[in-house]
Amino acid sequence: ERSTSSFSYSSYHTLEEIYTWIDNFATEHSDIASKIRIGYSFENRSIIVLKFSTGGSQRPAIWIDTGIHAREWITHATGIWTARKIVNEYGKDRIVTNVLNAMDIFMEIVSNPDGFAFTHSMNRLWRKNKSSRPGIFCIGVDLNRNWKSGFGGNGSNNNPCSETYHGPSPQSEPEVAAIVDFITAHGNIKALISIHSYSQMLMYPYGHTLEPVSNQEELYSLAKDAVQALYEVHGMEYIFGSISTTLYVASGITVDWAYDSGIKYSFSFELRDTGHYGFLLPAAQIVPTAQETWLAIQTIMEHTLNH
Ligand SMILES: CS(=N)(=N)C[C@@H](Cc1ccccc1)C(=O)O
Ligand SMILES: [Zn+2]
Repeated sequence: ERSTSSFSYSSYHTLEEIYTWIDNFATEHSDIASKIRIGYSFENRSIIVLKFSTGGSQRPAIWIDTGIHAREWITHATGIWTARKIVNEYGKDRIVTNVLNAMDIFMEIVSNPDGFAFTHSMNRLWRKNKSSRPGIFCIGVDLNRNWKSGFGGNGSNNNPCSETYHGPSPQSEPEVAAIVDFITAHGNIKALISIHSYSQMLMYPYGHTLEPVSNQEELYSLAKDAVQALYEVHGMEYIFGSISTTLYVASGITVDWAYDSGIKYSFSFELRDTGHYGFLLPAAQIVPTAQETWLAIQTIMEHTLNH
């Protein structure tokens, strides 16, 4: 009896439960899924990526991360549900089968393990990682402000006590450096999807400037199709557009670095809800959220495969 069958996909889980699930998942689906450690967190926890591959070597690939902000629990839960959906749909669903016959998928479910553990142990609303440095008496760097592109600009803060503290230098945080090193070494990532909550938005670069990216029209049209596919599942309305024009200016963010590194299909989701529950989204909404998000993710994957 597969132990992942006893795992509740409609509940929130601890770090230990998720890491155990990842181990069991990779074992039970070893024909298509494998576990890669890409580094260690500040507090020396393993940073784990799930690889989905049906063969080849160094195939073009899609990167998905969840949980960069520790308190955004719906994102880890959505990542887990999505991982299972991918292995269950391969060989059945046309898009998943076509994508995985030509590309690989990398998924980092717990991108901020130290912060996530802290939201279970001490502070449910913790956002940042848990790094500390001599002479600085506030803990943690915002892992969505520590990337090189636009680092230290408007929409990030150089006060270590700020929730949007960008850290002492780009990629100063091991959790960010691990992703940068992995994606740079791989060299063939075609799309990046960085999943946050909440606000119900699908956004693309840039965040650090109002300047449009070169393929702005393409990203606008793709985001439009993705949020329409999402809407058709449970009627949830997402807004979409570039980060700086749709939300606010934010500097040193994941998707700006990805785009400037050549990943022309870079997106960031803000999942449910629009503020009623916010980060404390009830577990009953995990599966509905993951189901609708899957349609948007499939839309982005299919476009990436075909362009
Ligand atoms: C509520 S929240 N912290 N997820 C909002 C999130 C918005 C954002 C997402 C992607 C890129 C830039 C900005 C942030 O400020 O980091
Ligand atoms: Zn976030």
